Amino acid sequence: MESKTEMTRFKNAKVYYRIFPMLNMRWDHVKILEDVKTLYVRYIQDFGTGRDGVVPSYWRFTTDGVFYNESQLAVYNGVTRDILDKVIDGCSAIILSFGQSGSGKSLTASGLRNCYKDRGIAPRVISDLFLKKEVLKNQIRLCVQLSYVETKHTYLKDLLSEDSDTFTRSFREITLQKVKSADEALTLLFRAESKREFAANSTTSHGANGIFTITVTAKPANTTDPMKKTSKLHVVDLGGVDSYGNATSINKNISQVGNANVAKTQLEQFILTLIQNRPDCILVKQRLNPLIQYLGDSLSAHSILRCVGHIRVDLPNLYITLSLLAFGQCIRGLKPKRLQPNISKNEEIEIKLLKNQIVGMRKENDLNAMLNCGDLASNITQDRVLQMQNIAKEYLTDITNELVVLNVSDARTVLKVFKDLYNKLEMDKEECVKIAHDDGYQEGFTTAINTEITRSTTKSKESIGVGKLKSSHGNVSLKGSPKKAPSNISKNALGEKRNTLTKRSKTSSLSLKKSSTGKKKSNAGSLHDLPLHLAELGEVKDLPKNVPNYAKAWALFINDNSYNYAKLEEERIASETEAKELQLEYYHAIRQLHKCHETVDLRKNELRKAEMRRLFDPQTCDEDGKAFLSAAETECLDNCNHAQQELIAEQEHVLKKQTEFILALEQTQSIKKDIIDKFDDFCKKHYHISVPDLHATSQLHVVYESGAISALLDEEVGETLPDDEVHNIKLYRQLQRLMKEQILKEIKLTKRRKRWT
Ligand SMILES: Nc1ncnc2c1ncn2[C@@H]1O[C@H](COP(=O)(O)OP(=O)(O)OP(=O)(O)O)[C@@H](O)[C@H]1O
Repeated sequence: MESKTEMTRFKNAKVYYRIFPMLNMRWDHVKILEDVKTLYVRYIQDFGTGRDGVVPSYWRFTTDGVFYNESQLAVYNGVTRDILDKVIDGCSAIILSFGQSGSGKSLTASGLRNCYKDRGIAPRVISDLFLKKEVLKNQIRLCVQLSYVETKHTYLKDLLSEDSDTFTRSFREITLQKVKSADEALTLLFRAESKREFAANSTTSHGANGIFTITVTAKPANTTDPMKKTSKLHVVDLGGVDSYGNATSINKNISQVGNANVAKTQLEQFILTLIQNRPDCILVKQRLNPLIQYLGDSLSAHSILRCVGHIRVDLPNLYITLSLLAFGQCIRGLKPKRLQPNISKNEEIEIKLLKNQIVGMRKENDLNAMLNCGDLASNITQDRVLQMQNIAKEYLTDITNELVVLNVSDARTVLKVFKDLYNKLEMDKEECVKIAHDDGYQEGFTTAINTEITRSTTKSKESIGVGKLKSSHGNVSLKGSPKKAPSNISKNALGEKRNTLTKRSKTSSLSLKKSSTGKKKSNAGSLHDLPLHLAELGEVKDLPKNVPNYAKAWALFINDNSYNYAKLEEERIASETEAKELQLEYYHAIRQLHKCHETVDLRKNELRKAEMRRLFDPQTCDEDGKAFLSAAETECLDNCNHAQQELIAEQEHVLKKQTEFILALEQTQSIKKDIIDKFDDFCKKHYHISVPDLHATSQLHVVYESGAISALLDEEVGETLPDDEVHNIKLYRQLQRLMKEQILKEIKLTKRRKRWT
């Protein structure tokens, strides 16, 4: 249990240990105290020669927790419990998994090779981060970016890069991939993992240090707040330290073991420098190793450091265990310092705010300038107002080419006229759209509307003048062109529609005039949009939006008597049945043909044998030595001829059956096409969508509803789990499979390359 003071004080650097479970655990060598934090390790000298029977002595190591036979979840909770919130708050953190080769570093850091339940810290952090993003979405907007690198010697390998040549020395070239969901992040993680370097003959043992980095940028949901917090969370899977030639690192080459040992030593030295707190030395030491350089500011006394050491407690590995425990003690020696969140200003928002301020100030300035000639504005007469209204209307109807305003009040009056007219037109449009939408499914009406629009637009173009435009502002006189009402529309409704459409036709004539006088367009302000509204009105038939899915549309189609579906379906079934029968007959005929071929071959064989017999028999020659056919040979010849005739007849029969079958098939296809065409007509008529589009839309729905992943996977997943969890498990397995396949492919390629070189 943590004491009260420990709970309140945030500790920057913590070191945990995870003990590798083995059959030959030597608990007399390593002891864990009851607080599950203190470890005692036997004096290595006690095992020297001539030391039998000495009283055992122990070194004492204090840690922040020891995990033995603990689940992955327990390790995750223990290590990362208090850091995710800090990361969102702008503090960078490192989760460092170090230890001997094959002791479970990767299991702790990523666990991507294990089942979903045993996944490691990286995938868990991803899910938790996106959960937090969802929970906090009303307060902050979180942007998550990923990068994954491997360090080797002085190089970095960019595991998220699409290029084949992924080695680089420059940190700026490292891919930083933005991700929007946990699934996306997980996919990237698995893909990158498959590109890691493995020890020879192994698909699990890593040959270099892996650093998976999550860059989190938190911006306030309030878009006017320019503050932004940026932090990095690194999950480091350090190369396994070992002695070269040790059984535990049997698959690794000398370079891989050496590289890992050097990285650990340099890290230890760097931490000692951090403890000494000498900035000049820190900068120098940072450049020693690409791993330390890459971690940069995240590896400092002001950031969060969570280390998990992996140790073995058997005698042959006791030396390495001791060195790892000493490394941990060194890290714990880092004095806690105040965390330094990386808070900066969001330049984009700040520029936007400043721009808004400038706009506001300009407006204020203009207003002041206007108010300076306010004496004219306040003394305007009613006659002047009427005069300005008329001028504005004349301008809009192209009677005058110029609109001269003398002061603010004139301008205001003119603007008001424009505004009123615009509002009126907008209301007209909405009304028209509503009516069209209500009755949009009725083809008759749609046609009527289109006809009406065309007719009234043409008519209004010819007849509407200035007077009529005036009336559209005051008491509107409606003159709709007479039209034939569709049978299914009531007289009243038609009257309303006619009114609306006539009004609209007037606007259309107005806008046409304005567009012909190009130079005035910009002056007309809101009227500029008018041709657009008319275009929309012309497409009333596109308005219905409640398109059903494919199955529903099909059900409606087959029940629509006007398409005679029942009769067509009857014909289709009959034709299909006939085609099936003909197909059987055709197959039967083919079988017969094969038999005929066999009979012909048999007969030919018999004939050949009879011939041979005759040739060896001297009695089959006449006096002149000429051969004559034996009775058996004659019979065989007859049989052969007969079989060949049968074959020809059967061939003809097969051809006949084939033609009949093809014809029946074509007929069935044609009926099916007829049905599809009619369905297409039906869809176009009722929903203004063709069948393929409808089908695609329905398919999308199906995929969406079922979840794309579950459609792809067939593995069994526990039914009692919640849907989200099932989805995660399936995705996890799928990605794992792909990763393994990719790793095997890479190994094969490497072997081939080696053979070539
Ligand atoms: N605590 C543990 N409990 C059960 N199995 C474990 C434990 N630790 C490691 N393993 C198993 O041991 C094997 C090696 O683990 P892992 O690959 O994680 O080791 P590593 O330290 O990353 O090795 P390397 O340094 O070679 O990359 C894996 O199969 C893993 O599942």
